[in-house]
Amino acid sequence: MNDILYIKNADQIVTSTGHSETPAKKEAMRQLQIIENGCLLVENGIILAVGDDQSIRQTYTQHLNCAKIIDAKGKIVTPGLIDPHTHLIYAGSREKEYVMRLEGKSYMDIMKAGGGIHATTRATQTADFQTLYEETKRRLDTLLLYGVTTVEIKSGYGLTLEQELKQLEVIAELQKSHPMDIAATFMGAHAIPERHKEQPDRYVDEITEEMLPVVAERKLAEFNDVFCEKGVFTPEQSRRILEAGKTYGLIPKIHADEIEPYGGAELAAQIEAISADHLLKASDQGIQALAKTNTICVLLPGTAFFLMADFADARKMIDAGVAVALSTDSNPGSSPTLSLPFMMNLGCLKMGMTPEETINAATINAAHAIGRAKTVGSIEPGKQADFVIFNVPNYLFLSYHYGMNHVDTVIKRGKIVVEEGKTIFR
Ligand SMILES: N=CN[C@@H](CCC(=O)O)C(=O)O
Ligand SMILES: [Zn+2]
Repeated sequence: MNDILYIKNADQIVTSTGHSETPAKKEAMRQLQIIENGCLLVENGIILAVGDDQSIRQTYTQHLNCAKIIDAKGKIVTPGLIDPHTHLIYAGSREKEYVMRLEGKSYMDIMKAGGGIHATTRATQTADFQTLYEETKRRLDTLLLYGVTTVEIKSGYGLTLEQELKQLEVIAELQKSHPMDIAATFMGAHAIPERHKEQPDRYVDEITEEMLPVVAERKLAEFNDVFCEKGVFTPEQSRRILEAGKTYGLIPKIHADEIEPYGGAELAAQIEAISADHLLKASDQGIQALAKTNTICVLLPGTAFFLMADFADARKMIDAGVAVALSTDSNPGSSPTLSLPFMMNLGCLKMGMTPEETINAATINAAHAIGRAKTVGSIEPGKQADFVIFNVPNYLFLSYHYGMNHVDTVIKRGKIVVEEGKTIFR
């Protein structure tokens, strides 16, 4: 028997439409379809109809006879949120470094002294598979509670073939067992390990010749990411790693211009990366170059907030024609959060975005940043039935209230996974 779900009476159904092929840019980033008193019909995990109660009842009488019904009166429905940039698989924590930063030490100085990413790498290398699996699963559960139904996760706290594979295998296991959709990214190029400190190019060789072929052969990742930053990987090394990944079918992503302007945005445009992420310090030329592409600029305002740095200029980027997405960058050092709605608040308050733009940035454009826009990121017939029901009267509350969680219900592939703000799958 078919599995039918009917959501009715939503004060608003709020979604992007018509951007499953190409991302929303410029004015389109402000456009949302808003259906008042909206209803939604789902069959076997796929959206069948969106509209008003009367027209859906007329066309789908049979379906409604056996449907599970959710009354969303007083609430709104959005697409499941998409978090397209996270470092969720790690062990340990870095609260002592946080205190050091509060006292004036910089993120990069801590990393250069062997802390930062290196500290998390040591903790992650010693953690066994089961521990990493359990800890990451808990983080995925929390993301669902905040309305995220699809997430990207990077490796990058292994920095040896064996340890990177361990992280990617944890992702593969979670892809099988958790309701969250997960996109996997190989990020062996997250830091230069101690053993290659004197000759970083040797590590680039190791990544391109020894790691990438195995990761690709075992089909453990779809994307390949590099931390292109002064003191980490140069633009030239980044290009080598990303071009090598392409030859193995891995799609390039890049951590670009996070701490200093370094040509990362320009490189992303040249190699046609699917996303260029961070961009706090992107040059005007870099932004102009990205505006001519469909590369998604994934902005991570939690990182600027937590590193007490200047925020990326989303307003300038959107006005220039860049497709912007938002993400948590969830990780233990530069952005220890699991709240994508808080990124939407920061998008408005610190990066000049409108509430409408933050919704498109956390749904359809985020889906484009991980190549999933044909199946998720909007509420349109034929797409996967991933929704969030928020307990708010209209969508402005999503970026107006901050530091609160208004998620009431989360539906993943037509199944309820969060109800009354609590996880209900096990
Ligand atoms: N900048 C590089 N990587 C992460 C931080 C990882 C960490 O500090 O552990 C980021 O995107 O912010
Ligand atoms: Zn990152």
